[in-house]
Amino acid sequence: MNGLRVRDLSFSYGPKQALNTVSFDVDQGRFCALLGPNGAGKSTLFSCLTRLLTTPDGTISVAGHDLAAAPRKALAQLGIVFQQSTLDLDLTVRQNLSYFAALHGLSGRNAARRIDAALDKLHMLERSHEKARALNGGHRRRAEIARALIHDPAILLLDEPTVGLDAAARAAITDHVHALADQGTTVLWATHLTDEVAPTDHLVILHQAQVLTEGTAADICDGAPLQDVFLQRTAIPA
Ligand SMILES: Nc1ncnc2c1ncn2[C@@H]1O[C@H](COP(=O)(O)OP(=O)(O)OP(=O)(O)O)[C@@H](O)[C@H]1O
Repeated sequence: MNGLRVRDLSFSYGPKQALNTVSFDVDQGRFCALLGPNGAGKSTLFSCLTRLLTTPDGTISVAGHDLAAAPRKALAQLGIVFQQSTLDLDLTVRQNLSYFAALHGLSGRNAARRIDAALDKLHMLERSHEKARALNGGHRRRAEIARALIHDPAILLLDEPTVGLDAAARAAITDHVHALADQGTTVLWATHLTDEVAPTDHLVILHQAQVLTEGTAADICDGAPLQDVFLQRTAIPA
């Protein structure tokens, strides 16, 4: 399978189980929303997907590469946007991307071509010579997403990428990332905000370390508002 495959993944911080036999698939070119309330396990899952955390319990396959058995090949297929911004504010957008290109072994014309293509996808080419410090929050996020695409990964992981952004910037970024999926990039988008999920998205609801349900958002909702379905499914009995 060329997308993302997670099977029976478990992880504990000491006695605290943060992931409990989590399994789900994201087909190639699909936008998958990983929806869960605070503490559901989303960031822990991202840490396992990026090998910041490792566990012998379960398997992860990235674009056909087993993450534990072939970590370099698997990680090469991942583009990652973490919750906290990691742009160097004193560098221009282009310099931030050039630095990352160099880390991926890209240089010269090839790097310039990849940087232009990535910035163009996020409609950020015209801001490439601005310092990151001068950008608003939405444009900084778009620069980070472009940076995550430089090495042409098959799969893009975004951990609550719209935190702290206003409604217009949130909408612009969700639209841009849906467009990336339409162009063939597999997307895993972690959020606790139901309005970021489109009816046609693949949806995985994570709650208290477990997958509650997985499928197309429209099928899961069956005509009801996702907000109602989500609150009902994740209600903790008093
Ligand atoms: N370093 C840690 N040590 C102990 N427990 C942790 C640690 N990190 C997370 N946890 C616990 O693991 C569970 C899952 O946390 P995680 O951060 O993965 O959830 P999340 O869905 O990303 O939440 P949020 O939306 O608040 O970021 C929570 O109960 C959290 O308190």
